[in-house]
Amino acid sequence: MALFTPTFSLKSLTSTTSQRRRFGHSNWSFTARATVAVDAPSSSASDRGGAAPKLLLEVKDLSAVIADSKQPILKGVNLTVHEGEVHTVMGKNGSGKSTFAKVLVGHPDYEITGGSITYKGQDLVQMEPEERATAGLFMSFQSPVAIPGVSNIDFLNMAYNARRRKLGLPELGPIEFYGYVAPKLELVNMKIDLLNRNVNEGFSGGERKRNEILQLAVLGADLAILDEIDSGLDVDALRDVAKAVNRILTPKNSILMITHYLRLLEFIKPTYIHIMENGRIVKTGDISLAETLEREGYKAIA
Ligand SMILES: Nc1ncnc2c1ncn2[C@@H]1O[C@H](COP(=O)(O)OP(=O)(O)OP(=O)(O)O)[C@@H](O)[C@H]1O
Repeated sequence: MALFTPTFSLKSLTSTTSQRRRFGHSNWSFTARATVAVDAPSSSASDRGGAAPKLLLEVKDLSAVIADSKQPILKGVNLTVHEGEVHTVMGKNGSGKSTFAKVLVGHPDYEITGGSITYKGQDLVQMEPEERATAGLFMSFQSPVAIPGVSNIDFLNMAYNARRRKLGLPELGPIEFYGYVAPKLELVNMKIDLLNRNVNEGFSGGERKRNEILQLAVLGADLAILDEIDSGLDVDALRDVAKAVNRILTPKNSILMITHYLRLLEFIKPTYIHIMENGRIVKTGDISLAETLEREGYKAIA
């Protein structure tokens, strides 16, 4: 399958300013994003023909403040992600995990005040949010927003076509696109009627999460940033969502996921666990770090 990295602005999808405001920031373009969606296991040296995995993301000493108040939130984050790796960020409430994720995708609520972010060898900080999306960054938000007046299938179709346009490929019409998206619905075990409803409007918490993963499955990603995809999911939904994420993961792409719970990591095997505290990654380890946390709480790794 070809590489796809769709990107488009919410502004082109929503007809009124009030609809845009639902996103919390009138200039914040909701960007869709992506790359390959292939059913394949995650990376190993043999998958790569023995070659070392390529560097995908390098965050060095990153600091950031809230744009309005200038309150410092990130205080020197360091993180290196290679292709095919699954990185999990854990940490107490308010430690800066979501802020870090949002800074990576260029959320305008935050201002970078120091450090660097290199993505595929490029300075990510200099890229507009839409360019980041085009370059294969996908973020699934902790609280996915609704888009009144835009049906889910139209939204996905537009996002997908935006990328095809950028690649000089013909757009898919509604019928062709339906043929493309229908198998993805099965992947996330999502009810078909949710395709015809407005994006996330009236969706339950679990349906919103499944919908986020459907977007990821449709659009693909080189680096998928998943912020608490397990929150609010029942056990079956958690399994479905995790299965879908695993099927999207290939030796070429990576996941950076935020979670509070070991249960997600039983389904999506992490390469590394990072603990964030007060705006910095203070510890990195393997799954045993999450097991210790689950058993003994944060005091055990303080
Ligand atoms: N736009 C904002 N305006 C005001 N405060 C903010 C904003 N964004 C983040 N913060 C503050 O920054 C701190 C870190 O928030 P963040 O959402 O990154 O934490 P988190 O580690 O993801 O927490 P949780 O586990 O509860 O989701 C919190 O104290 C939060 O209130």
